[in-house]
Amino acid sequence: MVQGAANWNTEITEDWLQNYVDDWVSFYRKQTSEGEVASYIPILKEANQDHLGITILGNNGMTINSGDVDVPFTIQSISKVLSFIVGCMERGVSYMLDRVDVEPTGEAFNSIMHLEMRQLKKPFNPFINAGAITVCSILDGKTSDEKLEPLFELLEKMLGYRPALNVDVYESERDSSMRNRAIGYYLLETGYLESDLNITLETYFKQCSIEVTVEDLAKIGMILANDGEDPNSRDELIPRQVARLAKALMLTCGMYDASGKFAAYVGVPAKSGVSGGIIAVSPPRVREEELPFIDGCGIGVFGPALDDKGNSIAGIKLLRHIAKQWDLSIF
Ligand SMILES: NC(=O)CC[C@H](N)C(=O)O
Repeated sequence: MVQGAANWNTEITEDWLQNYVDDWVSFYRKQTSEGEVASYIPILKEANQDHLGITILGNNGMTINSGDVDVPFTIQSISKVLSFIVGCMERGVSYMLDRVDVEPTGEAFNSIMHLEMRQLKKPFNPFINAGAITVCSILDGKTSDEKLEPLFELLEKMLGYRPALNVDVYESERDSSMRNRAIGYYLLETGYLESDLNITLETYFKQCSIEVTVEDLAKIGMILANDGEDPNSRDELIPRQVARLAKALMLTCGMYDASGKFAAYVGVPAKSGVSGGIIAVSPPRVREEELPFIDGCGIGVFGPALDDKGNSIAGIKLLRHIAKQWDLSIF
């Protein structure tokens, strides 16, 4: 049975927490066999089903790295949080929210059905593909590279380096993603795209193909936990209002049509991607007793074996366990 931590009255040290997390990662790694790696983007099939890794970065400087933390992977849908943030920073929040709503869909991330059935021209939220493609069309710039430059600049400020594009993943998705093209054409017809369709889709496929590690996700998570401020430099990298809006959307729409369950059982804003990444945000908590990461932390998880909703099967279970043991829920 997985080892649990009943109370946290002893002094909380990094080594002590590290032992627990190592134990939990090796326990939940076994559950990767119950999921499947994504295959609809052909190159993603090459991922190793058994991988599971996590980085937790605390506001107080405490860092836990466990499992397969050195394996790079493409950011996929987690990029939707960043492009939405950049769009809000370029155009303002109300401009963006006039064009994408903030409602969960209860449908799969790449669903096209609800766009037509509910006769809404505006996509439900920026984290489903329809919303994310709309956001890409709104980003400033004439080419996909121009559109993505501010996103790369933001990433560089957050991570301390400029991440690379995985060209093989980009080409694999570009050449296979008929569903996203269909969504794009539907949006074009409704008049919601503000740029050329091909440039918009190129921007979307490229943003999904940015390569990151769990540590990168944890850093982004930590900045969001601080409402957009880098806790080390104290620089405001994302305006507070935008960071908070992004977190509200992560909580309600970040885990596709499993967002309700994730909010109920884990209870923190999070966003997943189909390559198996999850970013989770634990804001500072106010409690009587001392708890691990009480000052807030960012968490990055990677586990490419997915459940039937397209979320990392072992990653979700690991996060659920940690949130319960450390009382991370914001509710
Ligand atoms: N859920 C995801 O991560 C989806 C992203 C992927 N690039 C797609 O559009 O299908």
